[in-house]
Amino acid sequence: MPANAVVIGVDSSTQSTKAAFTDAETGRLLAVGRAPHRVSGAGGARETDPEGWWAALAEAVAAGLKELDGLGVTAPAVTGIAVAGQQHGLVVLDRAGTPLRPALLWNDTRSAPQAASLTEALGGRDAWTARTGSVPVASMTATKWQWLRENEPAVADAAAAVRLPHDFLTERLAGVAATDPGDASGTCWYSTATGAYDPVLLDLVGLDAALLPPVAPTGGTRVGSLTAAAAERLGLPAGIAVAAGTGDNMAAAVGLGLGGAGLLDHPVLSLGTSGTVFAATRTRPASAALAGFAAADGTYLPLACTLNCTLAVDKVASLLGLDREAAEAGGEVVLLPYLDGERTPDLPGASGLLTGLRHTTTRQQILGAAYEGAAVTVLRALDEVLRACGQDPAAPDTAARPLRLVGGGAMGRHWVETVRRLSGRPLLIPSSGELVALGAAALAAAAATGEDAVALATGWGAGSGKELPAVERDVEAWERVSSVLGRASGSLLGW
Ligand SMILES: Nc1ncnc2c1ncn2[C@@H]1O[C@H](COP(=O)(O)OP(=O)(O)O)[C@@H](O)[C@H]1O
Ligand SMILES: O=C(CO)[C@@H](O)[C@H](O)COP(=O)(O)O
Repeated sequence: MPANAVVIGVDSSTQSTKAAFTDAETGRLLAVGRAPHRVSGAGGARETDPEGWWAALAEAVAAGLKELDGLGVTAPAVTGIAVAGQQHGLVVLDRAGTPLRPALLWNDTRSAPQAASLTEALGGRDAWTARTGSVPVASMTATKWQWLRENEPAVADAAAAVRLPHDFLTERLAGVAATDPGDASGTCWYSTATGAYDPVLLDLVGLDAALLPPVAPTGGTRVGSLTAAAAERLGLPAGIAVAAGTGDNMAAAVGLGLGGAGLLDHPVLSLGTSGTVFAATRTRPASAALAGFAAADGTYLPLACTLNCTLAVDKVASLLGLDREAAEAGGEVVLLPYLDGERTPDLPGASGLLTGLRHTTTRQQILGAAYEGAAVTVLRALDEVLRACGQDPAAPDTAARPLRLVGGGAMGRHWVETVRRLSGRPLLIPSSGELVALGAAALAAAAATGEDAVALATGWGAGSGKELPAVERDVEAWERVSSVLGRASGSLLGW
């Protein structure tokens, strides 16, 4: 790697693209360019035009280059690029690589009926986890493809290529089709047991394997070089290394130095559009209670994901006319903010539920209850993630491991306070707010040098930050929310 080499890690998530220009030697974040995404759709629909992601990537890179220019660093210093993308989305392309329709996103719940019928068709939940590590809920790509076949057969028939969001962007960069085990493991047609696409599952959903990209060994594998056309569009040097990239949660793990060459079995909570809990581990997960993903580096990433986290809480704040930090804990009110339906628990048709209002209830308490509802919903899966790592959640050494907090919400005071109070665990808040982009930057550096991405990120110390000691767990608030969640009737939650 030349001295002063720069690598670009791209985080193409639900709401925005961030391009992190990173010193390849030290991991120092030199500049971050950003550009928003447009998500459309009412009811259960959530769609984004993949061309919008490509335009946002170009805009974010341009903004980053402008910022770099101020530091006296120029584009020729860039030696590699990798994309980490929102997981699961279905991108269908024609022969020229043009999207045939907007992408169906991970939080589009219209394929819930297909998820149920596919689960049954293979012989139930355990039959799926034995092959893929996961049960096909509405987020998974296979259910979206099945929805497309049933609802827009002409589009499905015309598809010349099927991609995940990050694969689509990698192909725009390198001109070659490629994916990685991490993001592939969220499709439900890739087997974490064999490390390959599963012919039985492809047959079940009528998908020709030739439409899918080859799976690179790791997210940090160099799959190609930046094409002349992409270089011109982005203002970057042609020929620089393009990594396979991965899913956004897998990239956050890399950025935190979690994986085979780093720390294993340390839990993470990500607070973004989705709430996720996960850990990198060596044992292949196969519990129906979790998504049993692969990590980007050959290890595994047992994970639970909720559909309603920061965006849902921000919506409640705006309905109440409050700043997101104006929340208060306390009172009897419980709010399950399932504005987008829910995935964990699997209630795709759910809507929000507010209960326990009194004359004394304040707007601030209602907002506090939205944080609590979102936090309890995702934290309920933490013990299952730890068990998938072979840990006893109650054991003192497990309880002493800090819960790493990432995603946009980790920058919020009330989010941190709520998670600390409800988990009763020590927290680690990394000083960088861009762990997904930094993880992608480590994949880019790995592709440029041939080194291991997790080892590189560990050397960068990207995951280090402020540790907050545990506070006594607020069992009363936990029980208040859990008991409403346990008792709420189907009709109240709308499924
Ligand atoms: N300073 C902040 N305090 C609390 N929340 C924040 C702050 N900044 C951003 N957020 C939250 O972060 C979310 C975006 O996080 P991010 O992880 O980038 O989402 P995604 O990956 O889903 O696109 C927004 O919905 C917003 O609520
Ligand atoms: O579906 C999942 C994980 O299985 C989500 O975590 C998506 O990967 C979207 O992530 P964010 O936009 O919330 O970062």
